[in-house]
Amino acid sequence: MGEVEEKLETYEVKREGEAEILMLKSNAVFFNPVQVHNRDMSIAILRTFVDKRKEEHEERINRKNKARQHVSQDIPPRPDGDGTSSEQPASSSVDGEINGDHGRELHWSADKAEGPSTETAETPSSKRIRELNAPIVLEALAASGLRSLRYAREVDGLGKVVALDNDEASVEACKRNIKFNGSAASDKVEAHLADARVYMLTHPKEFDVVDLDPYGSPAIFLDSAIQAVADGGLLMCTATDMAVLCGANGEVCYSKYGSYPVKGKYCHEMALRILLSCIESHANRYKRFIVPVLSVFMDFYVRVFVRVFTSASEIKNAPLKLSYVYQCVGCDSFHLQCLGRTITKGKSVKYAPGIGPVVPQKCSDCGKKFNVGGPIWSAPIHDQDWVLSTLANVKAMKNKYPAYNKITSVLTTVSEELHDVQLFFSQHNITGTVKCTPLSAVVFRSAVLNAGYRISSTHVNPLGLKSDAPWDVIWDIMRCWVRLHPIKEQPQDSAGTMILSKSPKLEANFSRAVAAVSNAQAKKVNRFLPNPERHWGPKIRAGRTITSKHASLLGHEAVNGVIHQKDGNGLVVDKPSPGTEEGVRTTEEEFSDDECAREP
Ligand SMILES: C[S@@+](CC[C@H](N)C(=O)[O-])C[C@H]1O[C@@H](n2cnc3c(N)ncnc32)[C@H](O)[C@@H]1O
Ligand SMILES: [Zn+2]
Repeated sequence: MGEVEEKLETYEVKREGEAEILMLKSNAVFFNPVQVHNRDMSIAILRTFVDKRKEEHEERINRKNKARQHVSQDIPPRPDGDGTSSEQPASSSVDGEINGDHGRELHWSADKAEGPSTETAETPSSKRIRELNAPIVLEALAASGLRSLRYAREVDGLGKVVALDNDEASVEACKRNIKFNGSAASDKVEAHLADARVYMLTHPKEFDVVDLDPYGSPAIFLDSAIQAVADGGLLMCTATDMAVLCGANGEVCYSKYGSYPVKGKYCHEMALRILLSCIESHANRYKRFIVPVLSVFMDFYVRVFVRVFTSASEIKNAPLKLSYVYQCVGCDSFHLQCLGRTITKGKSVKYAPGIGPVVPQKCSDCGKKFNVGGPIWSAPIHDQDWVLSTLANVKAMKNKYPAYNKITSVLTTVSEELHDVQLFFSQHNITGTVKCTPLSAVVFRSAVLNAGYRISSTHVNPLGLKSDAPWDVIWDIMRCWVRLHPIKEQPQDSAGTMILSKSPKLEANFSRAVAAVSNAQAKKVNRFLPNPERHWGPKIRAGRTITSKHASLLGHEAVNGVIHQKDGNGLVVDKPSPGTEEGVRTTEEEFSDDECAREP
């Protein structure tokens, strides 16, 4: 066999979207095919970003032109400062005291964001007009470069894409893959061997888009990443250390993210909100703040898409977007305690600490204690306008997304969520707490709607329900249900007995409400798809010596088909992995969260 053939033998060509990569058959460079969901979703959001950025730029020019006309006609223009923005997202203008700011929609206009991608040009009238440059993307943790190649080849209107990795084999592979994808890729994508943290710190505000897709936790990259994003730019960030974020090791979560997770059915949404609060806290250090456009829990990880702006005045609102969570240890009730509040009098706004506690020492529903978690991001985690635009774009380009079904189902469910309700409960848990006959989702939803409250599903959990109904209303509904469907006597000190010992104040109406059928049911669309493939999940860190233990734990696909075993002479030999029939799952202790995290 010639040298070239021999070399080619060691590679496999993998295609995803419009990019092709040469993968070494060993585990030398990281590649996880099921992350196609993550990459497709990122491409969809990038396309929306390119469009929105253009729209915002045009609006800015129109506004400037109008302001000029006003000036020339001696009409005072509306305040419209340039540079560092002072515009505030929509907030309450009525006099009074607002404890927290949970529900408000944060629509931040990027009109005044100044980034490196605008160039000033002198016009004949000597007025400065900024031209919009194509957005520059940094993939800070690029591995094979597949993601960067897909961005460059598939997203129209992007400028340069910089792919970094601190692993020599990965950068070599990335450079090889750039060449392999021809001039469409090599004209745009460049790969560098660098520690992403150093690179980002030394390129402040230089990138319109920064993508973080680490092994496990992104925590150590956030401080530098937040500084590398241009004003109005986009930070896209994955975390796969779900065990940590969901409370398996609360203290580890606190040390990495500055928040304490509590165990609840909502833990994956809490994970998203912990990550957002962590990013916000890093941003605030540099007079910056974030506006989430999409935050999703998919497969085995969370991924957030946030815009980054600079404003010394807006960061005063940071405590209004953060809350502690009180989780009852006896029943399913949880309550949010905002960190701050504002007191407005006319045009003056004063900031003050939140008033608490919002709960008594013991749960008023079941009499048990509360655990306290957080702080979590309690402002909206999605921008509905972005979600709907992205969904429409994806539908219009169906054949461009290999993971079309997955990303449309996630975006559709996200678009149907109540965006001003932070966490959710599980109807199964509620019936489990009072130990009653289960009631159907439609009947339960109807009772909530008939009581005058809103209810929606959540993309995070097929059994989860988001509602603005207070807990006493939820429990009253269950009390009424149990009156109609009596249960056996339960232990005196159980949470369910305590809850049912009280008479309902509300007379629940279980008759079917039209809006009670979820949109998914009404449209007969599957919102939660089955797992992507056998042995799906996080992949092992590249370059690790893979043993039969890894193979049996993770499955054949997860270890890229290669295991290393010492032969009789102490040599490491490649051998097809056995036992691939069952995807044997194991406890968290088997792997550190950095190398391989799985759902708790
Ligand atoms: C999960 S992989 C990235 C996967 C890739 N984004 C994709 O979509 O296929 C994480 C990569 O980060 C790289 N990495 C880890 N620490 C780094 C650092 N400090 N600077 C740059 N790269 C780093 C690793 O070498 C690895 O290739
Ligand atoms: Zn309770």
